[in-house]
Amino acid sequence: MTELLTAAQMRAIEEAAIASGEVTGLELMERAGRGVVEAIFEEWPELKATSHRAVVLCGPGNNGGDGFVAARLLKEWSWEVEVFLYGDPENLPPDAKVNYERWCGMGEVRLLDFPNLTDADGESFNEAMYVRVREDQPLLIDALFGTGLTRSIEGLLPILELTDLYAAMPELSDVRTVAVDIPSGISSDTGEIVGTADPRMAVPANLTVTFHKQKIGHKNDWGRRLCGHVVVKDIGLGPWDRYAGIVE
Ligand SMILES: NC(=O)C1=CN([C@@H]2O[C@H](COP(=O)(O)OP(=O)(O)OC[C@H]3O[C@@H](n4cnc5c(N)ncnc54)[C@H](O)[C@@H]3O)[C@@H](O)[C@H]2O)[C@H](O)CC1
Ligand SMILES: [K+]
Repeated sequence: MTELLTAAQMRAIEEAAIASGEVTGLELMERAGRGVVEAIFEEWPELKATSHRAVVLCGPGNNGGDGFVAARLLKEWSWEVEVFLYGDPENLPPDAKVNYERWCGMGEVRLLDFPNLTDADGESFNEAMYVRVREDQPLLIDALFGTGLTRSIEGLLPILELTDLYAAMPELSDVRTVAVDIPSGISSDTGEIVGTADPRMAVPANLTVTFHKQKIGHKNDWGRRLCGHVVVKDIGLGPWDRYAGIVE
């Protein structure tokens, strides 16, 4: 039975791999982002035929870093990709910052300054996002938070209202939402929605692409319901599995 990992176990494996000198965090991030794009084309082969639109929501950490990698790779597939960042680019962790800068070399990043974000023609974020989601049915990639989530994402209300829109507008339900590692708002250690019992405080996904092994959060509580189809992508951490024991 493949065991379910905690965030701490995942971090221990990752840190051991990087400490061995055989792989860098940046290489792991590249493999993760590549795994997200691979899983998208495996889930929806029809998307391989022509280019499409993707909206990538990146958060302030390495989950966001995976999102910048996925954005770059989809752009290389000639997709039209719009990237939003929730957080300060200057505070991104090193690997995410490298991928933020790589993305900035090929596209712009719109800062999600909740809740006052308005887009170019002054529409509020919601309407703009709603219109874009409704018209072009893009792929929405949730790279806001992964195993580093520590408190409720209620500050992201416009996104959550977008989630409400999905609920309220069934025709939006076929908007493909892909969660990087785990749906944002869900604890990877428990599957609970962090900081609240309100299911709107999480971003539901049709497809969740996680790395190395499933986490407890994928199989429990709201995590089980909001992940959609969970795909595990190998990013080469197998040799360090023995480090999953928690160091006391
Ligand atoms: N473990 C691996 O082998 C790999 C993991 N990757 C990806 O990295 C994320 C984990 O990244 P991390 O920077 O630790 O955390 P997050 O990106 O999930 O969170 C970002 C950051 O946000 C802060 N924070 C927490 N809760 C909130 C909140 N409610 N509001 C605002 N800010 C919040 C906190 O400081 C976090 O550090 C993992 O999921 C993978 O996607 C590698 O890229 C691949 C290998
Ligand atoms: K996520």
